Amino acid sequence: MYIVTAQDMRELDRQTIERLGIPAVALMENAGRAIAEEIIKLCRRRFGGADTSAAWTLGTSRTVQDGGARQPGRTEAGALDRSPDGGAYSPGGTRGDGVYGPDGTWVGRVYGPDGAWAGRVYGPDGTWGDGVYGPDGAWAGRVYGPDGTQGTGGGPGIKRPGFTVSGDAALTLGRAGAEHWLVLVGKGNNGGDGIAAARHLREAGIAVTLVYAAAPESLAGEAALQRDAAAAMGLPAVVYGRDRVDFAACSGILDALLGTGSAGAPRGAYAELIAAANGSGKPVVSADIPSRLDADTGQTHKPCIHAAVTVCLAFLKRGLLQYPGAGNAGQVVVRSIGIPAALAREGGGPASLLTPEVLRTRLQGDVSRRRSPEGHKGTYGHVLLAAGSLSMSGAGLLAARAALRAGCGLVTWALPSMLLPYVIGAAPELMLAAAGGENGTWSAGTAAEVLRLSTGRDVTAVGPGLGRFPGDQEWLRALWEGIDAPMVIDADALNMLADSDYSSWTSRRHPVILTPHPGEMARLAGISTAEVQRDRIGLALAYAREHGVTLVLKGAHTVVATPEGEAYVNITGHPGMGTGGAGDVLTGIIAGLLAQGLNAAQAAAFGVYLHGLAGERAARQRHDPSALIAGDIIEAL
Ligand SMILES: NC(=O)C1=CN([C@@H]2O[C@H](COP(=O)(O)OP(=O)(O)OC[C@H]3O[C@@H](n4cnc5c(N)ncnc54)[C@H](OP(=O)(O)O)[C@@H]3O)[C@@H](O)[C@H]2O)[C@@H](O)CC1
Ligand SMILES: [K+]
Repeated sequence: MYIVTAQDMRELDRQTIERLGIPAVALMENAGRAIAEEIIKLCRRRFGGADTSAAWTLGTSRTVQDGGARQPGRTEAGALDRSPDGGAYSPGGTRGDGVYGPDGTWVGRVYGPDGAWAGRVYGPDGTWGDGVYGPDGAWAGRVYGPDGTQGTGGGPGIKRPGFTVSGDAALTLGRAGAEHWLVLVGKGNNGGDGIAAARHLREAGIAVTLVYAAAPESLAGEAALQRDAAAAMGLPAVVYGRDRVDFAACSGILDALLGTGSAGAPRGAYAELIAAANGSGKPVVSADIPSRLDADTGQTHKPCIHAAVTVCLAFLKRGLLQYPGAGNAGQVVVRSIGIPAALAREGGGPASLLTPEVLRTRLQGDVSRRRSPEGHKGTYGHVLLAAGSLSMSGAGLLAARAALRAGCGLVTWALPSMLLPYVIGAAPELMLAAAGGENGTWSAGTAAEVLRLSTGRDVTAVGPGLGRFPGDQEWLRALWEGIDAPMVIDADALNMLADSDYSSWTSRRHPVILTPHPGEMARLAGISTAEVQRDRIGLALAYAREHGVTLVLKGAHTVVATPEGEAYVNITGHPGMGTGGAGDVLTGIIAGLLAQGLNAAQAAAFGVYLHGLAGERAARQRHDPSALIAGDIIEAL
């Protein structure tokens, strides 16, 4: 999935319209329809029905007793809630939480032909849904189990008919009459998207009121066309500042005030409408981006919409992945509007969301972690790690163990000789090598020993727990210029780089991966940490290109940037991973993957992805994720 800037998006719009001849208003129509569908999904989730979106295939609904009418509540991944709570039960005593009429009331029990609860309710098209409705939205009364047999009443199964007719389920809502959405309309194309969505919502039977932030006459182009179509359909419309707007009476708000064409803090009516929407307590769905989130950097101007759902159009906008904006976007759904992905690819597609698909296709990495039946420890590479000092030996141990768990064949850990007796046995799978340092610290003179040890090794990783020492910049320079294999540079070794003019060092034949956290990145780039966080993707791209390195900028949504000018943003991970040593584990994983033959971009990207997944797994295994420690991440690899 491509991640674009507002400027990229304008160029892709232009090419679609001019090169492919697709009218701009067709894109706006698609945008409006996509937004309306997502609002309807949200309404279903809130009022009496399971969602048919793919996300629900992973989870299920937990029902709550609500004054007699049972309604599914918020979705939760994991096992079905089988606790008795006064609802309907199958003969086996399990609760059949799934069938509601269009008015949201409980319709009946769902059983398989053997009398056992069917567990899930499938629509005629085989997708998981909240009962079956006719094309007119009325309850058709048929519910099928996964095997195609009818599941109502516990009677003998009736085979699913071979011929069915279905309506536009995505734009149908049983309880439409209970909904009234305010559509906040700006005067640009974002507003046009909102008006198009309003028409589709109205068709679904949902009451809508357009709330114009500016005089409707000020709309131009496609947005004006939408304004006129809505007026011709008789959609109710008010103008903010002239007419009264009743936020209390609505059931939800579509924010179509400002999109990728806006700049600066919201002005006048826009600011007032944003503040009112945020204060209303009603769910807000944002068209493309929450109004006055910076689409590129993720910075938020005040006030900025707090959305429950953001329906991002065509391609993911950078700002939706970067904090603080990511915190304003709620659940982000990227919807196609007819702009071909091939255009983004042609344009270089500078950034992508890091998914298994992207790892396989764009990065062409083998993410299977398969072992060859003929393989032996020599097949999977040998990591040399120069790390650890008296007070920070654990950092080296974590990195070394993580490299092994990432699957490399051998790890040699070079460390000050004084530490050897203490770490022997801590990880018997490791090989240890003394690199000077009688007092438990490193010294400039150890460079020759590290260089000797690096001969024949597939990768050298330096930094975790190293500390600073006199002459350390020259020490690192010797390794940089002398090691004839890929390198991973982390922690204090990054600070050595930051203090050096390393662009004047002899350029390397093999790649270098730098893995800074925001503080280390700030030192490397000579800016403040706040400036680093202001646009992590932009900074990582610029730094990696300028310095010819692969950069892993750690933090929430780690960014991997390559010297060729590509970036990958990772969204695996867990807040519980904010714990000492988690970065050392990442260094070890990346080194372990490099040793197995992955190239720098593959190892960095797959490394951060795996590290995040392992962190999620480790957090799930603890009763309280705040108890997670770095060693847990290694064990969960
Ligand atoms: N073919 C396409 O292009 C497609 C575009 N698409 C959609 O269009 C969106 C981009 O539309 P856009 O470029 O018209 O800009 P948009 O975000 O609506 O705002 C511009 C307006 O806001 C105003 N304004 C600006 N800053 C302001 C502020 N701080 N406070 C107050 N007002 C401010 C500015 O007024 P001005 O400064 O000119 O007086 C101008 O009128 C995009 O996000 C997506 O939703 C999709 O339909 C796909 C096809
Ligand atoms: K918006």
